This record gives sequence, structure tokens and C-alpha cells, in this order.
Amino acid sequence: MEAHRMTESDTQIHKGLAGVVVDTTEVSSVDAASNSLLYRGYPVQQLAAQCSFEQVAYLLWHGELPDEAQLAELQAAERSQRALDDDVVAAVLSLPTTCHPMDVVRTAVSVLGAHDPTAEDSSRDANLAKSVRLLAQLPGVVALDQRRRRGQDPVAPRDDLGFAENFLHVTFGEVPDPVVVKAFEVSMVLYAEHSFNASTFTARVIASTLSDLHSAVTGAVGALKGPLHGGANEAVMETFAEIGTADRAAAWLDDALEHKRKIMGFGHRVYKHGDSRVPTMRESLVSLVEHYDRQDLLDLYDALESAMTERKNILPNLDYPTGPAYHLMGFDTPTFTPLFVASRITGWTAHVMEQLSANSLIRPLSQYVGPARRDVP
Ligand SMILES: CC(=O)SCCNC(=O)CCNC(=O)[C@H](O)C(C)(C)COP(=O)(O)OP(=O)(O)OC[C@H]1O[C@@H](n2cnc3c(N)ncnc32)[C@H](O)[C@@H]1OP(=O)(O)O
Ligand SMILES: O=C([O-])CC(=O)C(=O)O
Repeated sequence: MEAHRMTESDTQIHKGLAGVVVDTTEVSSVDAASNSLLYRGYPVQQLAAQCSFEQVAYLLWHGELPDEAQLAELQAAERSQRALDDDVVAAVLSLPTTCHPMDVVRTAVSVLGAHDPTAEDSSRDANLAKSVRLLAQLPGVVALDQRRRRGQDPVAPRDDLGFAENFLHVTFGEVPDPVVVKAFEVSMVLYAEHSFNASTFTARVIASTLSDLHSAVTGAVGALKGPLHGGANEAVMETFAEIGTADRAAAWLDDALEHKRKIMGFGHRVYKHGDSRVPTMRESLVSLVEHYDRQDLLDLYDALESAMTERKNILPNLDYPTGPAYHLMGFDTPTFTPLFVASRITGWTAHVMEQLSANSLIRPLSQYVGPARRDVP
């Protein structure tokens, strides 16, 4: 029988899936041409200015902004599930402090999955309930991990605080100035969702095998950890520490580019003329710089951005302003990507539910370029 001959379209390689449209989605739209990001049709800038993170979570999961009763119901469910169970606390405390906090978050999600009494139920209702529980638990996990690394005792959550305020309270033991809370909440809204990015696509691939939601999220955390994706917000702060002061930015950049280094926090697979979220997050960064009186940090931020634009015309992505913003808020650098997780949990889970609503196993092809058929000697 004649061997199957591959047609030209069979063999066209789309390295990194760049430019490939693999499915439809109603969750968000990233339009590089108009430099816009819409969550369920709403511009992300308007959501960041006018909505709480809980409202945005509801929007991503349900497709519409909540009315008062719907919001109250979500808030009650989230607030009542904030306290960590003993098994989750024990799992976090059992891990070495030498491991990255993203390893802790990934393990905690896995532990929550193992203890999920509805593990076998992947109905939309069950998956919504799991998503709310993960949203409620992640701040406690992230805060517990940072505090134990600092030798601090855990702080109990408060059910009289919104998501952002409580997150800061369990991390630092107090609710900071409203300027800080607002900047943090804006970052949570901006990080929540971004169509078929690498971590969301990972979650959808796992969901497409009819695996469970916690497995999909565990995989997504692993994908987000990498410095080409969420890990870049930490790398930005490491870069700033390496450069030191604004006057050294241009020379540092020339040297880094000469050594073919990737400049973290710059560039994007989809946006080639700037990330639509950066101006909003930069405004929040400016408010923090004023609050903490740290103009030196903004000077460094601007100096590196100008030099990068001048040399390469590659613009910052969202990880560029969030890095210094989280630093000013008082988070340890390795905690930055776990903060991204605590927000993106909403987008990931919305996509898992969307994937399951019209599932098709995700299984692309590859072109074999290894040795021709041969016999074992
Ligand atoms: C929230 C987020 O996840 S946003 C992304 C966060 N990641 C980062 O900030 C990491 C740094 N950035 C990068 O590595 C890239 O810009 C990516 C991975 C985000 C996107 O990359 P791609 O779409 O694959 O573009 P690619 O890597 O092919 O870049 C095209 C060209 O620009 C260069 N380039 C792109 N980004 C950068 C950068 N940050 N520093 C230096 N050069 C860069 C590449 O070297 C390449 O140059 P070449 O054509 O001479 O080889
Ligand atoms: O869309 C991407 O490739 C990465 C990104 O900005 C995000 O996930 O927020």
C-alpha cells in the first residue's frame, strides 16, 4: 500500500503556534491592531477604574456583570472559604523554603484538588464552586508562604474586607492606605484574563482530555512560572536591582543586548505596538511612587523603557509596571508571580468551563524529522 503523502498544508509548521487561531472564545478579546483588551466586551481600563475584582471575577465566569444580589452571593461564598484547612497549611509548611513560591502555589492547588469532595464532578455548577473556592484560598496560600519565609506567624483572614483588602491584610497583618489597595486591585483586574496565552492554553489542553479543573489549574501554574510568561514580573525587579540607578540604565541595556539577553518585561507575542494594560498599571505605579516617595524607582523605570524603545523599539508588557508596583507594596520579589496566579485563576477557570461546554480533544500534529525507518540490529 502506498504510504500517506503529506500535502503542503499538512507540513506547514507553525512554530510556537504563532498566528494560529485554534478555537473561538467569548471570554476576552485581545486586539493588537486597536490595542484593546475586552473582558466579555468591556474595556479592561473601564473595569479597572470602576469595578472591584470580585465583580470582574463574576463577569468572567458568568458573562455579565453581577447585580447587587449576585455580587453579595459571590462575596459571601468567597469570604466564607478564605480560611485554609489544616491539610493545606501542613502541605505549605512541609515544603522547603529553598523552593520557589510558585512551586508552593502549584502544590497547594494540587492538594486542594486531592481533598475536593466533588473531584469526579466536572459539571458547570461544580466547576464554578471549585473556582470560587480557589479564588478564596489562594491569597491565604500566597500570604502564608511569604510570612513563613520571613519567620512571621500566619494572619487569620477577615470576612469584613473585600478581596484586595483581605489579601493585603493576610500578607502584611494590616490593611494599607487606600492608594495601595486601589493599585493592588487594579493589578488584579488587569492580570485576570488574556485569551489564549500559554498558561490558559495549558489549562484548556488539560481540560480537553476531560481531566479535572484542579489538574488544569495545576498545569497552568506551571506554565505561568516561566520567565517568558508570568515569571517576568519577578525578573523585572531583578533587572532593576542589577541596574541600580536610572543613570546606569542605557549602558546596562547596551551591554545586555550585546550579550543577547532577553530584557524581561518587554515584548509580547500578540501586542507589537504596546500592551493595552500598561498605561493603566503605570498610573497605579505612579500613585505608589508618590505615596512611598520613591521617584528614583520611576526614574529607573522610565530610563530603561526609553533606552529599550530607542534601541529596539520593543515596548513594555504588563509585567514591567507590576514588578516595581508589587515591590513598593512590600511583597518579596519571588511572591510576584503567585500574585498573578491569584488573579488569573478567574480567567483560567472561565476558559476551562468554556472548553468543556464545547469540548474537542486538543491534539495537534508534528512533522517527523528523525531517522528514517530502520531495523534493530
Ligand atoms: C504577562 C505576560 O506573560 S507578557 C510576556 C512576559 N515575558 C517577558 O517579558 C519576557 C521577555 N519577552 C520575550 O521574551 C518575548 O518578547 C516574548 C516571549 C514575550 C514574545 O516573543 P515572540 O513573540 O516569540 O517574539 P520573539 O521572541 O520571536 O521576538 C522577536 C524579536 O524581538 C526580540 N525580542 C523580543 N522581546 C525581546 C526582549 N524582551 N528583549 C530583547 N529582545 C527581544 C527577539 O530577540 C527577536 O529578535 P530577532 O528577530 O532578532 O531574533
Ligand atoms: O497573552 C500573553 O501571551 C501573555 C500575557 O500578556 C498574559 O497572559 O497576560
